[in-house]
Amino acid sequence: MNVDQILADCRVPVLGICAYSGTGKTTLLKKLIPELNRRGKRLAVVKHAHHNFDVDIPGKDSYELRKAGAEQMLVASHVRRCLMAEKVTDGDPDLKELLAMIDQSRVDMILVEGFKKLPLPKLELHRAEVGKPFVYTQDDAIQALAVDADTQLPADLSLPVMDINDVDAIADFIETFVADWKPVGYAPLGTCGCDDVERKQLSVAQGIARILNEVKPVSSTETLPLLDAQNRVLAEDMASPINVPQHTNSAMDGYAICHAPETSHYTVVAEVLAGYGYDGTLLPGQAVKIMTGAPVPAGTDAVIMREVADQQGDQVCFQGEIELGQNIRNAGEDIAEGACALTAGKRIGPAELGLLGSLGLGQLPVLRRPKVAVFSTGDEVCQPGEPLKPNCIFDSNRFTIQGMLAKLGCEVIDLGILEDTEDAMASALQQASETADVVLTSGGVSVGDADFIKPVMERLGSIDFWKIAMRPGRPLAFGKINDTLLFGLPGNPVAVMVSFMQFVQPALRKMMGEPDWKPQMMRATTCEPLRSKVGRTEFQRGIMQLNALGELTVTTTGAQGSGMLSSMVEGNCLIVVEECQGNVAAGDSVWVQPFADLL
Ligand SMILES: Nc1nc2c(c(=O)[nH]1)N[C@H]1C(S)=C(S)[C@@H](COP(=O)(O)OP(=O)(O)OC[C@H]3O[C@@H](n4cnc5c(N)ncnc54)[C@H](O)[C@@H]3O)O[C@H]1N2
Ligand code: MOO
Repeated sequence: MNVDQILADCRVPVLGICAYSGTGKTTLLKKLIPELNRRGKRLAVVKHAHHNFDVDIPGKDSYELRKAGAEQMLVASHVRRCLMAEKVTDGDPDLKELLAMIDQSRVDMILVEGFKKLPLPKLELHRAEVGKPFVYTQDDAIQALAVDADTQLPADLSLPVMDINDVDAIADFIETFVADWKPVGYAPLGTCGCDDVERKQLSVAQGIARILNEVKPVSSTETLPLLDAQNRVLAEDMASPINVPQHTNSAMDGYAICHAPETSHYTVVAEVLAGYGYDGTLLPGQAVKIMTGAPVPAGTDAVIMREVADQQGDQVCFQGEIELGQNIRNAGEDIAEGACALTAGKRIGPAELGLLGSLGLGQLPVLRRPKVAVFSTGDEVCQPGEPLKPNCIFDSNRFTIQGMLAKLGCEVIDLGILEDTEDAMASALQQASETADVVLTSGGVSVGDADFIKPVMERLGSIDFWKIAMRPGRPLAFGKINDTLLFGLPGNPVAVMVSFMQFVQPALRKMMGEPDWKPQMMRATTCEPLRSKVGRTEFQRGIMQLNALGELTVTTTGAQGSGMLSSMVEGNCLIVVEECQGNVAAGDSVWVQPFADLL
């Protein structure tokens, strides 16, 4: 396990303390912990023990019950609680699991003693008289040394060195470590140290970066009526021409009052319905009967809801305390006049439509929709609705692709199923490139068929055939004819969808005016083991849901063949097993990418 995996779920810094026995580790910690406490740091310590240790006392109930066979004994009072668990693991304790047992909401950092061989950031303690070698020479994770006066260090040592007896200096170092610490990054699609194996493949992140480098955002805009702008991207910042709400108004049906501390009865001087106003100014002791949303009269300092009011004739009194300012919505408290209500690049959904409507805007400047031409290839691929020829399959890719394009708000040009000849391909690509911003094909990009699309593309433009370190979706072709981008997606139906989500989607979004779009990612606990190979990103189809404790968990949809579209139908997310992760055990946490953006 690498350090990112061990610390993936840690929300507080973790620092190992490593030393040979006899170095005075505990002596130092007994002084260091109170010093860190004094500086406001609450600490947890995880200690590795080699022996059959016990923390309980024979004769105590907890001891006796455990010996009687309770495999987990939790003893708790108002000052302390202690969970003693028996038969927990066959081998060495797993630090990732132990860290997950610490209540990280109650500490500022975790010190780890032992687990010397794990690649955790560590502070090495050293005393010459112990006569042991340095650890830092073999371990890149050592961040600093604390040594005694007799220790000889090489002159060119680049690590910080402190006096092992200088508790203040060591506490300073730890404070800096804590301040500089960052949780394991949100980079589930990045490369993580697999580059030492000579890569003949691109990582998912490298593929995305190369593609995005070639994408130019559309620049032409059009003005559309509000409703037609749904799922379009705003071309300009929208400043609010008015205050929202426009007037300071009542949040309740009730009485607007001008507070008079001495009075228990207020005189009702008028009634204001929504859409009307009261032109006078309230004087202390006066009230106006008011409806939700109606502008409050000048002089109002509270609105009292009708349920606590008792009106007899023109006199009204109220139960309970009157809080000044209560139930008044101030003009401009949602959006102030002149403030930017929505920025250019914002995709317009139902909430944005409503908000822009509330500003009184009937028309919006939006970016042009990209035109995307789609075709399928392969002599075995048949049009649904027509008879299926022997040994053939119905086209599904053109439909999944068009469905996702529609969700993204692209204009689709459906070129159907192309005849598998060089001429057909050449004329379709030539034509498509004259009208479309992007051309999407599926199939024919793995080794067997690559020879066919390649010469055509090279004649018309340029194309690269990549192997992406991912599954499914390993082969991917990407090229250009003039300014038109071409994606050759792999033929397998699940691979098409996964490649579209990872590569085509960010490209189209950048083109549409959302340059920094990233897929939504969440952390979930897998309920089953997942098979994966270090060095490639695995996208398994998953079903994520909350368990009885309200934690996000995920299970796979079962068999993961890259032709099995039913897995995409059944699933609600992709489980992303990162490149640096091998097999994942049940109970470990993984990234999940919900389908919500596209499916
Ligand atoms: N020797 C190798 N063989 C394969 C490799 C490889 O690296 N070396 N890669 C495998 C992977 S991974 C994938 S994915 C596929 C992708 O191959 P192609 O992009 O060349 O796609 P085809 O061979 O044309 O088709 C694959 C599969 O998909 C079906 N298909 C194609 N179009 C459609 C469509 N429109 N609707 C539904 N299904 C479609 C096609 O019938 C094939 O079953 O290659 C592996 N092989
Ligand atoms: O892209 Mo392929 O088998 O990885 O589906």
